Parts: sequence; C-alpha cells; structure tokens
Amino acid sequence: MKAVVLGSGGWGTALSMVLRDNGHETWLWSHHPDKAAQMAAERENPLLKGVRLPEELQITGDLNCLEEADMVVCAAPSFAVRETGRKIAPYLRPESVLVSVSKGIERDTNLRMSEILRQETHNVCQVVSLSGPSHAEEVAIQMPTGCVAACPDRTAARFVQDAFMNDYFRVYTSYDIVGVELAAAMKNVVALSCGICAGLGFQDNTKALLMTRAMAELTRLGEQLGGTRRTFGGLAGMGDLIVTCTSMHSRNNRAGILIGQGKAVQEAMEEVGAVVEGYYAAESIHQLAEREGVEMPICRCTYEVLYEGKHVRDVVSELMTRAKKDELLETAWL
Ligand SMILES: NC(=O)c1ccc[n+]([C@@H]2O[C@H](COP(=O)([O-])OP(=O)(O)OC[C@H]3O[C@@H](n4cnc5c(N)ncnc54)[C@H](O)[C@@H]3O)[C@@H](O)[C@H]2O)c1
Ligand SMILES: O=P(O)(O)OC[C@H](O)CO
Repeated sequence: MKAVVLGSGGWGTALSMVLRDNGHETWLWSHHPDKAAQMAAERENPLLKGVRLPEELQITGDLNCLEEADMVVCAAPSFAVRETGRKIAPYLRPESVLVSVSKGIERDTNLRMSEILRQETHNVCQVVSLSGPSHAEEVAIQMPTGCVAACPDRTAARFVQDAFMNDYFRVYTSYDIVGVELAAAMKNVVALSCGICAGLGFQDNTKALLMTRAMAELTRLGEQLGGTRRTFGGLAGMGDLIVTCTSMHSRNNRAGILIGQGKAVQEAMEEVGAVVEGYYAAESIHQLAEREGVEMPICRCTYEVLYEGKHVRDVVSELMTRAKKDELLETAWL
C-alpha cells in the first residue's frame, strides 16, 4: 500500500512513522519544501525532538508524490484543510481513501473537516476521520494509544483501521463521523478553559467539574447536529477531552494556562508557537450553539474571554452561580 501524509507538523510526522512501521510505502509531504529538505537530511522533525525518522520514510515538498497513492492522510492545521483539499483533488481516484486527522471547524462556513475535503475533492473517494486521545509526542515514541476511524462506509473505516493498527496504535471503527469530528473540535475549547482554570490556580476538583459539565454541553450540541450520543463517551469524546485537558503536550491547555496567568490571548498563542485550534473552534461553536439554540455556558464563557475581553475571574463567578439544576434531568450523556 502506498500512503501519503500531507502536513509535516507533529501529528503528520508521527502518523507517517506509524504507517512506515506497518510496512507501507510512506511519503510525508511538507507545505514548506525547505523544511522537507531539512527533515530529509537530518532525519528529525524539530517539533519531535530526539525522535529519529526512519530511513525508509520518504520526505518531500513535491505533490507528485500523490501519484498512485492508495491512502492520503490530510494532517494540515484546520485553517489549511480547504487549500490542501483543493491541491490534492487532481491526484485522487475513486478507489483512494482520504483520511482527515485535523481537529477543527472551518471559520465562516462552520463546516467539519471531512465536509470541506469532500467539497474540494468533489466526493471522488471516501473520507474517513481518524481521531482520539493521541499526542504526537507519545505516538512517535510508541506509547500505547487508541483512536477511532469514523466513516459511514464501513469498508473505508476498516481500511484505515487495518492500515494504522499495530501493537502500540489501536484503532476502532465507527460509522459516526459527525460525532467524532464535532467532539474533536469541541474538546479543544474545553482544554483552553481547563488551562485557564489551572492558570488561575484552581486544582483538580475544578478541572473535573469543568470537564464533566463541558462534556454535557458537547454532547447536547453534538446530538443536535447529528452526532450519536455514545460517541461523546468514547475515545474521540471523553478520551480526547481527558488527554487534552490534562496533558502538558496540549497546545490548547498550555495556551489556556498562560491566559489564566494573565497573558493576553494573542500573546499566549504566540508563546505556545503551534496552532491552538481551540481558539478558532470557540468562535464556530459559539455560532453553532446560538444558531441551534443549545445552552453551552462553559463554551460561551470561553468565547467571551477569548474574543470579547471578558475577565476570567468574572466568568468563574458567573458559571458557579448559575440557576440550580438537577444533574440527571439536565445531562444528556449520563
Ligand atoms: N499534535 C498532535 O498531537 C495532534 C494530535 C491529533 C490531531 N492533531 C491535529 O492535527 C492537525 C495538525 O496539527 P500538528 O500538531 O501536526 O500541527 P503543528 O502545529 O505541529 O504544525 C503545523 C504544520 O502545518 C504546516 N502548515 C502551515 N500552513 C500550511 C498549509 N497552508 N498547508 C499545509 N500545511 C501547512 C506547518 O508547516 C506546520 O508543520 C491539527 O488540526 C491538530 O489539531 C494534532
Ligand atoms: O495539542 P492539542 O491541544 O491540539 O491536542 C492534540 C490532540 O488533539 C490530542 O488528541
């Protein structure tokens, strides 16, 4: 099998190593040809320090590597997924499988990543979303990790499961691509808010409260938009929420900590130095929740901190003193 991974950030690089480990002919394409040349020469991605890239992994800045590819993995940041889809469309065939691993919602259109890819590639082939609690830094050193390959077409989902699965990378299949993609984008907003809590000096009780109640919000909106409730309790939902809210590998969590400590939002994102998807998703989720009339107080407050300059301490007090509720009556996913 020939696999091409597009996007040489941490995640594209780690996934290309899994595919190469599994014996596939694997190409890693970088948006920046100079970076491709540097990685090819040094056999290292500076984003994954200390990890040696296998000699057999082909690294290139030339899109012709897509010729005759059986599987194409789009690992661009969410803002670049449309542009990437447009570039690769001429190379795809009906029998190719396109895998989306970016976690976000498109600004302005509020589309999911697979929807953008299907538009740009004119539905020429199946699109599978691969998602779950999976930091690149740990996958690259073969820490046992689990993900979900989601697609309404079971054959395509199983193809991706077979391609990636090995003794340190376990892949489940699911038909619920809507729920998986929404969960992936939404948990980044919660990770930002969890980071803000930590930055304010709050501890484990507060984080657990925030994560659990945020999960109720994500499930409400996810179901309203066509996702399956159980997805939100699975790897792409609860699993990814836990890893992103608790790990110092998480860019979203780290950006949140800096904001909670008093840094301006843009300054915090610059300091993190890699794409903070939750910042962009916060705006889309806020718009979707308003459009659908779904109550999402944690996501709304996070949006107000990020985009409207609301003070984090005022937000905490607002959330804690909301109207009294009954947990079982108000929590869809329990
Ligand atoms: N890092 C992780 O552990 C992880 C895990 C799961 C999913 N993801 C998701 O994967 C996506 C990529 O994340 P990452 O961590 O690899 O990114 P990153 O921040 O490590 O790197 C981003 C990469 O995107 C490249 N890029 C910039 N503009 C581009 C363009 N126009 N077209 C294509 N590439 C471009 C840059 O060269 C850079 O290498 C994100 O949506 C992220 O949420 C990341
Ligand atoms: O670094 P983060 O916060 O974007 O999280 C990366 C992955 O989504 C974790 O699964």
